[in-house]
Amino acid sequence: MISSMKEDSLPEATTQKYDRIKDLKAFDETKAGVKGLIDSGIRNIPRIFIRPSDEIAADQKYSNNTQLHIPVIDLSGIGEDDDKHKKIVGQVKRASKDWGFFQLVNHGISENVLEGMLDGIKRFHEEDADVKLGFHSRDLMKKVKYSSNVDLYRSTAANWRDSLTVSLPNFDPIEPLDLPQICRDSTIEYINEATKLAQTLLELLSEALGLKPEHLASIECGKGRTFIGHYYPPCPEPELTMGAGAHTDPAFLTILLQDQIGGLQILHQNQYVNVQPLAGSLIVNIGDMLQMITNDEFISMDHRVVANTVGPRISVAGFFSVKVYGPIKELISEENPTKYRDILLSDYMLKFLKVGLDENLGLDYYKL
Ligand SMILES: O=C(O)CCC(=O)C(=O)O
Ligand SMILES: [Fe+2]
Repeated sequence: MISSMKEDSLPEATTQKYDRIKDLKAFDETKAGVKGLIDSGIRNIPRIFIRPSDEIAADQKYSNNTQLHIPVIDLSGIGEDDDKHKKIVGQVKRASKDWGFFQLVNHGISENVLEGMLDGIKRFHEEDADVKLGFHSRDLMKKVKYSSNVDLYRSTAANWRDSLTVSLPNFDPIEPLDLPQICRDSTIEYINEATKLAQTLLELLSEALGLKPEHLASIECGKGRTFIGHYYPPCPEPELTMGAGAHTDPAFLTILLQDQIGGLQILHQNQYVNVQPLAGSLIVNIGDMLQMITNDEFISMDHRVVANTVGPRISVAGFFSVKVYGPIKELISEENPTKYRDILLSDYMLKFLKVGLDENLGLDYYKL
C-alpha cells in the first residue's frame, strides 16, 4: 500500500519517517504508472509524489509572470528570400541568447502529423495494462520502453507523469517493429519530419553563431535522437507535486510538441513564464551541450511542468545529441576564453542519470 497525504497531512518534519524506497518499489511494481493510480480512483496523491515542503516554499521566490511570452519565430519563406532568412537567423540568435527557448510557427510539419503524434502517444498510454507491460523497462540500453519517472529512485519527489521513450543513437534508423503498434505509423512520420526540422535548425543556429550553415551538422550534432512521449494524467492535488520538476535538458537541442492544455513554464529573469499552447507550433530549446559548445553564448534554461487537475496532457520531447569535447574552436578567442573543460556526452549523460531530474548540477560541474 502506498501511503498518501491523507494518512499524515502534518508537515513532513513532524511526521514519522516512512519507508520511501518500499513505497517507490510498490508503485514501480504495479508497472501501471501514474495513469494506473488515477484509474484506481485515488483522491489523494501518494506520498512519493509530494514535494518536500521547503521546496514548495522556495517556489515563493519566483513570481509567475503572465505578461511575458517566449519569442515566436515564423519560418515561412526560409531559404526563399535573403532578407527574410537573415531576419530569422537574427531572431534565432536573440532568442537563444536571451531565453534559450523559442516557439516555431510555419515550420513545415503539418498539423495532421503533429496531431497524429500526440494522439498516438495518448492512445499508447491508454492501452490495456498488459500491452504496456510488454514495454515496461528501466534498462538504459533498451531502445523503446515505457516507465513512470526515469529518475524514480533518485528524485526527492516523483513526478506526476508516465513516459514512452524511443532512443535512436548513432544516426540509427527507426526499427518499425520495435514501436508499439498503436502509435507506430504516427511516430515514424513525426520522427522523420522532426529530424528534417532539426537539420534546418542546426543550419540556423550555426549561422546565428556566425559559423557556416553546415558547421553544427559537420560536428555530428543530431547524431543521437531520443523521443519521449509524456502522459500527464489529471492530478487531484496539483499544488503538492509537479508534472516535471525544474531541470535543464542535458542534450544538444530539444524540439518539443505539446497539446493545448498548457503547464510548461520557463525560467526567465527569475520568473517562471507560462508557455501558452499555440496550435500547430513547436517549442525549441537549447540544451546543456549547446550552451557548452557555444561557450555560454546560447543558454540552456530551467523549465518545469506544473501538475494540473485537467488532463491528460500529452507532450513529446525530441532530444538531439552530439558527442562533444569542448567549446567550438572558432568561437574561442583571447576576449572569449574557454569556460569549460572537455566533456563527452556519454559521461555527461551518465552523471545526469545518477541523480534526480531536479538535482542535476548541470554544466557547473564542468566549468573551469
Ligand atoms: O512536457 C513538457 O512540456 C516538457 C517536457 C520536458 O521538459 C522534457 O522532457 O525534458
Ligand atoms: Fe525538458
